[in-house]
Amino acid sequence: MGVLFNRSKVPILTQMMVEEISSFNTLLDNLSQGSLDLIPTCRALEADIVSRFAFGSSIGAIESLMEGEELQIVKENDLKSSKMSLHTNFPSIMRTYDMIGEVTSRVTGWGGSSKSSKEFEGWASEQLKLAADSEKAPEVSFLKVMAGERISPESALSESKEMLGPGTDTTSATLAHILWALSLNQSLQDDLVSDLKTANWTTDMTELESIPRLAACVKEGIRWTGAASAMLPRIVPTGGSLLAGKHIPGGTMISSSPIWYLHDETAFPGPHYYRPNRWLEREDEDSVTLRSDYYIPFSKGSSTCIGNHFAYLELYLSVSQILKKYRIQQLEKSTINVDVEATLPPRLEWVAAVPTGKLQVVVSKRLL
Ligand code: HEM
Repeated sequence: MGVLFNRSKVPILTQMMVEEISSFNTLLDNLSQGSLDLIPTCRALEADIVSRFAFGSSIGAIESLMEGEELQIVKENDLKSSKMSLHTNFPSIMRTYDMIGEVTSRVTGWGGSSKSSKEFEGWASEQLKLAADSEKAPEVSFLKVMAGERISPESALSESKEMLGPGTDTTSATLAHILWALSLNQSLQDDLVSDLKTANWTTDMTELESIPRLAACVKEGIRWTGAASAMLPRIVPTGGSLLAGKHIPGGTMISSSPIWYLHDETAFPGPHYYRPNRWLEREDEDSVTLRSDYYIPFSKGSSTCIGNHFAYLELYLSVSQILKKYRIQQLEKSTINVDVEATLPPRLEWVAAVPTGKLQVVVSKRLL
C-alpha cells in the first residue's frame, strides 16, 4: 500500500487535491451570503479527495452539497463510527439490529441508510470495472494499483471502501477546526495569509512544510482536534510483556487513545486551546522533547496510520488554497475585531471525534 502513499507520488496527489479544492471553492462561491457549517462542508471536500484517491473518481459529495444536500453515505460515516463500540462489544446484537433494519427497509421502503449503502456498493463496483479497463482507467488510484496485481480485486475493492471512513472524518474534522479557529483570530489569519502570499501561494509540499506558521497551524490543528479518538486495542503476544515495570500476561487486550497524549496538560499546557505558537516558541529542551514524545496523532508501530503524509498534504493545500480565495469570519459582527484563542468545541469521542454542534462561519472573497 505504501507504493501510493510514497513521497514520490506527491506531485500526482497534489494535482488531484488542488482540483478538488478548486471545486470546493466554487461551492463556497455559491453559498448564500457565504454562511456555512464547516463540519459537513469540509467533510464533502475530504470525501471527494479520498474517494478520488481510492477509486480514481470522486464520490460527488461537493456536487451534492451544491444541490443543497449532504451525500447520505458520507453523512452516515459519522453515525457508523458512533456505533462502532457497540459493534465491537455486542457483535451478535448489532448483527440482529442491522438485519432487522434491512428487512424493515425492504418491506416498508423506510430507512435511507440501506438505500444509500446499496447505491454506494453499486458505484464502487462500477469503479472496479473502470479500473480494469485499460482505456478508461484513471491515471492513478488505489484500486487500479492494487486490484489483481497485489491483492484480489475483491480485497482491493473492500480496502478502498474501508478507506473512506478513516480518510474522510479525521482530516475533514481537523480542517474544519483549523478554519474555525482562524475565523476567531483574524490577526493570526492575516499573518498566515501574508506568509502564504510571500511564498507565492505555492502548492509544492516541501515549500509548504517549510512555512513555519503554516506548519504550526496544521500541526496544532491535528493535535488540538485529536480526530482519531478511538481506543486502539492491541493483544499482548504469547509469553507476556513488561509494560511500565509490570508484567502483562500474553493474550491480554490493552488499549489507549491518541487524545490521552495529545491533550495531556503537562506536555501541552492549556491543551484545549488552539495555540499554533506552542510549536514556534523557543523553549527548554525538556519541554520540546516531552511535546514531541506526546505528539502521536497517527499512532505508532506496525499499525500506524497509512494516510499520515497524505493527511498533511491535504491540510497544507486545503488551508492555503481556501485562504487564498476567502477571508473566514465569525457570524457575529461584534467578534470581528477581537482575537480569540479557540477552545475545543463540545464533541462526542467515539472512533472519530465528532463535534455535537455546528462550526458556523461566514466566508467572503479575499481582496489580494
Ligand atoms: C488528521 C488525519 C488523520 C489522523 C489523525 C489519523 C489517525 C489514524 C489512527 C490513530 C489510526 C489507527 C492506527 C492504529 O490502529 O494504531 C489510523 C488508521 C488508519 N488510517 Fe488514518 N488518520 C488520518 C488520516 C488518514 C487518511 C487521509 C487516510 C487515507 C487516505 C487514512 C487511512 C487510514 C487507514 C486505512 C487506517 C487503518 C484502518 C484500519 O486498520 O482499519 N487516515 N489513522
